[in-house]
Amino acid sequence: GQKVGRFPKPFLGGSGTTVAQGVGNHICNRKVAGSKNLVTVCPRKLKSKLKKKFQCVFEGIAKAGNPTLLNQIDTELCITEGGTAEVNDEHEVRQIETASRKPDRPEKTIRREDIFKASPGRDEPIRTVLTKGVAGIGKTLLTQKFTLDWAKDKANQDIQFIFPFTFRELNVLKEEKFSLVELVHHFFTETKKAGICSFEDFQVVFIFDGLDECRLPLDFHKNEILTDPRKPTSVDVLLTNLIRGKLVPTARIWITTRPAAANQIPPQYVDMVTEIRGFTDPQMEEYFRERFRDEEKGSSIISHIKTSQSLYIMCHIPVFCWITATVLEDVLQTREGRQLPKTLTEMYINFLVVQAKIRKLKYDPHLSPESTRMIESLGKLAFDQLQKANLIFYESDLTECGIDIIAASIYSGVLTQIFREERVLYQEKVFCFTHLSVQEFLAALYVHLTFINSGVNVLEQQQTTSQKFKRSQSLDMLIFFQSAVDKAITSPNGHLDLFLCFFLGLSLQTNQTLLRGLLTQTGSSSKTNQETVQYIKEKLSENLSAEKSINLFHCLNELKDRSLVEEIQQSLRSGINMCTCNLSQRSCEALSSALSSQSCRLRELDLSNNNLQDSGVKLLSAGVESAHCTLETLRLYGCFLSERSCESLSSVLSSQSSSLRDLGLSNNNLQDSGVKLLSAGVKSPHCKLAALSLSGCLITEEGCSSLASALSSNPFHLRELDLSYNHPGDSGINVLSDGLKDPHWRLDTLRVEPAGVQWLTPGLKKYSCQLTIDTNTVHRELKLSDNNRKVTRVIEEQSYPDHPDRFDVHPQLLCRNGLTGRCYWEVECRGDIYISVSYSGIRRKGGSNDCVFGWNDQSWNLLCSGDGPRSVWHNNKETSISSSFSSSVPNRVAVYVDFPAGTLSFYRVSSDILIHLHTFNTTFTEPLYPGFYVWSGSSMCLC
Ligand SMILES: Nc1ncnc2c1ncn2[C@@H]1O[C@H](COP(=O)(O)OP(=O)(O)OP(=O)(O)O)[C@@H](O)[C@H]1O
Repeated sequence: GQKVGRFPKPFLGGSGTTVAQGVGNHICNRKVAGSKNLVTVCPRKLKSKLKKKFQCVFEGIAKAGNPTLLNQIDTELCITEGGTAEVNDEHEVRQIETASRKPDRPEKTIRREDIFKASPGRDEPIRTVLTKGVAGIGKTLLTQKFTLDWAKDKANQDIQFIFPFTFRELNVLKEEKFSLVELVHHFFTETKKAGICSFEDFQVVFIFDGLDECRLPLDFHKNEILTDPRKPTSVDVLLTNLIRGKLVPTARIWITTRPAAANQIPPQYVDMVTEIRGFTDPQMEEYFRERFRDEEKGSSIISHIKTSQSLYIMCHIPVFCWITATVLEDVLQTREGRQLPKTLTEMYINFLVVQAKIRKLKYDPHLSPESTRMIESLGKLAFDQLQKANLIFYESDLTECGIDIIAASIYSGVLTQIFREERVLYQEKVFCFTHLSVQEFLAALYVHLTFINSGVNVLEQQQTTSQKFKRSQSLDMLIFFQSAVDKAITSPNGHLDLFLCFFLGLSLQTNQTLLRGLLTQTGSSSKTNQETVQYIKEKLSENLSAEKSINLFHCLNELKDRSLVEEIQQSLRSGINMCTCNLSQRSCEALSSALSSQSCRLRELDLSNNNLQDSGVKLLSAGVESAHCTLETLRLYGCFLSERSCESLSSVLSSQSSSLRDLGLSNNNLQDSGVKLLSAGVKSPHCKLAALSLSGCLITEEGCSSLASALSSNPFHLRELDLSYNHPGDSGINVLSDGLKDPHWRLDTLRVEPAGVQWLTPGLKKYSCQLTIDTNTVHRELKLSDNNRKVTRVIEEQSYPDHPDRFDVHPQLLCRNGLTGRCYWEVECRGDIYISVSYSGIRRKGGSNDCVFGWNDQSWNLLCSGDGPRSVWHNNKETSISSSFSSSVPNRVAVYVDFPAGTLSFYRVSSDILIHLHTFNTTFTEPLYPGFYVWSGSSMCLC
């Protein structure tokens, strides 16, 4: 049949291809199926099958417990467009606190029925969608809901067939041969009966759920091209060709995956990446209200969750809401004076207790020997597989761990909601824990049990026999805890973060009491716990990444240690500096809820140089606006904000309860429109702002006049206004300087210099400066070309004259520009380069550390290696930077120095977007000179 574009026209009632034309060639057996059957009967049968299959779900688990109607539990989720198929190294749960780093791209949320709808302005139809989301965030449920709505004729009626597959089902067909048609017939017998043997002229959607569980190789490089849906081959080849668009090019493909596995699909085959962010705050509340129809109970549960940061953050993950709801419901029923669990460890212990039904009628924690043994073996499985990063296990994995399959099956009757067994279409059994966090909890429990029972620290790979038997109590205990902390913080991808929280939480006496019968011998004393807390605090004072530090904070919470929080609160007069911590919108959500909590007395918060974007500031503002918030100083320099942030900030300024006195917004593209919005806040009688910095914010006279008019209405508080690096023009400067003289105005410091039209360039580019290489410093193995813009490391020495400024041992050079203001430049590197700034005093002669950029206190640098920026150096200390971005050659790097502010920032430049790498915060005491160290085989170019 003739086609319109790449996709068939909506099949029914559409113009163009007629039904008969479209269908005629695709019936294998005309006796079995007339075309009418294909068009109406077959999809109807498929729909009714899928309706049956998906209208019931087993919450949290499959095939156990009481089935629930999907429509009854289903709460709307937050799905966003964008993100990349790149791998994120953080622990999945921590990703809830962090988010996409792409600057300048407002987030776009998508309704679940619109997964394949292109956004306005996009011409190309969407063929493949990849939806990412951490464990338990609701990917499977989303695909089921999508399918169910279609099957119930509620949405997407232009689709004739939806074929939902899971990778788990496909894994067991690894060794078999099928054609695509046979595969579909195998799973959806209706299509076989109807005799469908091609899909070209139907609107077909293939769903593949759970790429993270895929055990097929998916080798896109090696697998042969296949275009014939009737040709038998391996499932792997079928899948790769479907995804490539070679097999049934008109079909739409929807793949869901946990973030860590997203990069298995080459990006060129993915038309759109979406991300499930879980519940937003209101959605989470709705979930609990739906779940507890009793309004009072619902509200009390919600307010309980809000009292604990860690519970609150976790409750953005639907599966955790389910665990929480299950536990709290049980505790509320049987509590007899028991407190509601407040930490994650308490929550999971209660979950285990509830699920293992170890409680008899009253609260009597008694665990039978079989339950103990089973929990122990599950713990071993959890731990062993966690170390291998496996989340799905097959029979062989269980046997390897000494778990008797039959016992496990019996137990799946008892522990169904913890450990689940799934039989996939008469094939091999598959096992997994309800949620990754349950696996992490059991793994932590196992490590404790082994240590208590046999003195073996399974976290340490090699253990001598003498160590095993020599168990000098508390010291061993402390070493045991410290080894876990060390192991977790050195893990590159944070895969032990949550494990560590549980592990430390389990050391508390109160928690062990909850598990009486299992943890018989209580090991640690409160003194040991104190020492562990001290150890964590020491680690926190080291230079850890933001994610690692946040996790250690959560650990202290699990240990119910408030001392650090109190210490911080004490020192809050000086405030918290979280500059350049790679925070993102999600961190804002956590910060916002902290700011609005009654116990938070924070006065100063510096979040400069984080990629917060407008959406982050919006979240943050909600906290700052709260009646409990005591924040007086807020700095958001260089946070990729636009005028939209001004709207939420303006509402903060005009709120009666806000105590904000000092607001720093320099180096954001706010423009006049933003300043106008902000002025509305300044004008409000509630605004008590005393200092406002808007330096480098693209402001002209228009912005100045709206500020002036706001100040003439409310002149009583603002004393300092920084408008440097803008273009106020004479009239802008005049209106404000007039105010300066006005006795009613409080304003006494107005900064407008430097001023000029050149400062109206958006972003840091306005600070661009042209570097000039100081040829007297250039080492003889560095060859200059391209009008002294290009430097290449060569073997043959160049004939440069002797000069006292010349580096004679290390292949380095300096530029002539002595920087003292704000300055920005870009460099293109091939190979390994140190991109540096240095005081002029750096030694030139000899091979000592004093001469090498970054190896002394005179200089700072970024090491950009062939595969991307790797680490920063100062005073001979290397700090590696996590840059999970794919490398491109050559690497383009940007440097921004703000001398007076004492900041030196490095960025990676990727198609004109700056991706922040690192910022040094210090006080510069002498002019800074850009310089470079060129490793052998490398070259660089000044842009
Ligand atoms: N939209 C929702 N409304 C209510 N509950 C939900 C929703 N989505 C998920 N849940 C709860 O979370 C549980 C886990 O969801 P689901 O299996 O879809 O997660 P997933 O992202 O596929 O996880 P995994 O990566 O572990 O397979 C569900 O069983 C249900 O209890």
